[in-house]
Amino acid sequence: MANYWQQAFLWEASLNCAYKIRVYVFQKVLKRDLGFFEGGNGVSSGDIAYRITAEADDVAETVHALLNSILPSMLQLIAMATQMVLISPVLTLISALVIPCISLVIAYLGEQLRKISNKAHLSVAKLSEYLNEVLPSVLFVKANNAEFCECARFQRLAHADLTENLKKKRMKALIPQIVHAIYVGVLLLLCYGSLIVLRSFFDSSGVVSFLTSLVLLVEPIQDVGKAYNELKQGEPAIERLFDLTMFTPQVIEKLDAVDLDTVTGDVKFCDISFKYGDSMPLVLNKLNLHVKCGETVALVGPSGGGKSTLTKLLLRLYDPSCGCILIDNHDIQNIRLESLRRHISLVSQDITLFSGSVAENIGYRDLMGKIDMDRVEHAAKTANADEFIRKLAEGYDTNIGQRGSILSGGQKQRLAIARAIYQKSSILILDEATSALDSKSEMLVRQAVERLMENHTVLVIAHRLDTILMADRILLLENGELEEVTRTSLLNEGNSNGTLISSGIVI
Ligand SMILES: Nc1ncnc2c1ncn2[C@@H]1O[C@H](COP(=O)(O)OP(=O)(O)OP(=O)(O)O)[C@@H](O)[C@H]1O
Repeated sequence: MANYWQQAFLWEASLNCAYKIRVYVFQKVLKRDLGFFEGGNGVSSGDIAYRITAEADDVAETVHALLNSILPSMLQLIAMATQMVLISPVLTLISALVIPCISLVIAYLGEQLRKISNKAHLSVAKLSEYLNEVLPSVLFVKANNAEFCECARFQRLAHADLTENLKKKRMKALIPQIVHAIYVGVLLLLCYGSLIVLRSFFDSSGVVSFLTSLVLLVEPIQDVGKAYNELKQGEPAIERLFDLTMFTPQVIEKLDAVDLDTVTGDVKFCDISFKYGDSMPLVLNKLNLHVKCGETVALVGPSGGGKSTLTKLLLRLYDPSCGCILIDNHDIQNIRLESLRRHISLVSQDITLFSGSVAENIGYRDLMGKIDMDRVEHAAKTANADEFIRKLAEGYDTNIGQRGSILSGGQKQRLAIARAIYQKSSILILDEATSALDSKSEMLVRQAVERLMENHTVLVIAHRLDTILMADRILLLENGELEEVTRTSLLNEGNSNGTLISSGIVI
């Protein structure tokens, strides 16, 4: 019974520990700058997922192993050592001198185990990273007949993992045997020595008592050694988890940042320059732009010209290298991040939908509170999405699958527009999807975009001529600089199906 309760309590403590670490690390990960996820040196999402799931479990195992062996072992160790000290302090001291020597051996082996363990963790993380990348792209894999090639890539990674894990398990099996052999050797020597010395000073009961304590001391010392090895084995998981939490944010919210209740939507970019890294070229160069409240500005320009970067700066996902951005004449660096982002809606080019119901996806901002169903339906109607939603098996309660997998491209776009309408923000960033739709879907999406633009200050990264022509002003962003272009010049550049493919303005 006692053993059951011991295990139950220890597992509760260990699993709670893993749970708390998991939540803490995830909170911290979400607080990291966008650059951490986007930069080439960042940690991949597959690796992060692996750390927060499997490696947090490893931490629980380590904590359990530590508590499970250290507590009882320490009690036994103290009891036996006291008994020995009472019989012969001098001999106890001599026996104790062995401990540092054995500790050195254990420490050395533990360090080797830590290194091997770290490699094993990295190999599983790579496996998880790979799966996270390939499984969502299964359509592309099948379409390219790449199943065989992907199987081979997976097999290579799985084999590397097998090799590393085998090394770890072998080392883990070997260490206790080495330690055990050393203990037995030392124990025999000590017993023999003690027997000779004690015989001349104590009666036989004293001799038996001392030797029994010495023998019983071996097990707890061995257990402490094992616990140390468990710690060494779990250390890489702990290090990798806490690595995610240690960072200095680049985008910092000021302590006296203000919360804006309402925003009219007047946006000014003043002398903005930006580059992604010190050694990288300037993406934006002393750029100035004033988007008046309720105005729609279309940004066009060559791929890589910096259009998305400009919108990331407005959302304060990065801070400009110099210059400032004002919303209603408030420098965004003085506005609380939560408040700033609440007043801006983003419809990104890669439509982001989550598994969950249609209503949850449209009312995403209220996910933690109560989603207003009237508002959801109104937003869906305005975005021309209500009709297809009602035809889904469970209407607004239909689960749309991972990333909205049960929806068509046009339906996803309209759902994203409905979400932006639901948010009721004053400023809208619309990064138009480049994927072509059939003419009916195209018309429905265009209508939805048109309605979305009403009552918003809109910054649209436009790829379609139709959308560009909806804008009040058209700006060409090239070589980090902005230039206003006229409709007439654009119309001369547009081709018949409305897609801009001229040399100056390229999709
Ligand atoms: N996270 C990043 N780290 C480093 N460089 C980046 C990063 N994101 C973008 N860049 C670079 O910055 C430049 C501008 O990219 P941006 O995405 O803003 O262009 P864009 O005009 O939106 O292009 P597109 O129309 O193709 O989406 C590009 O040269 C790109 O390679």
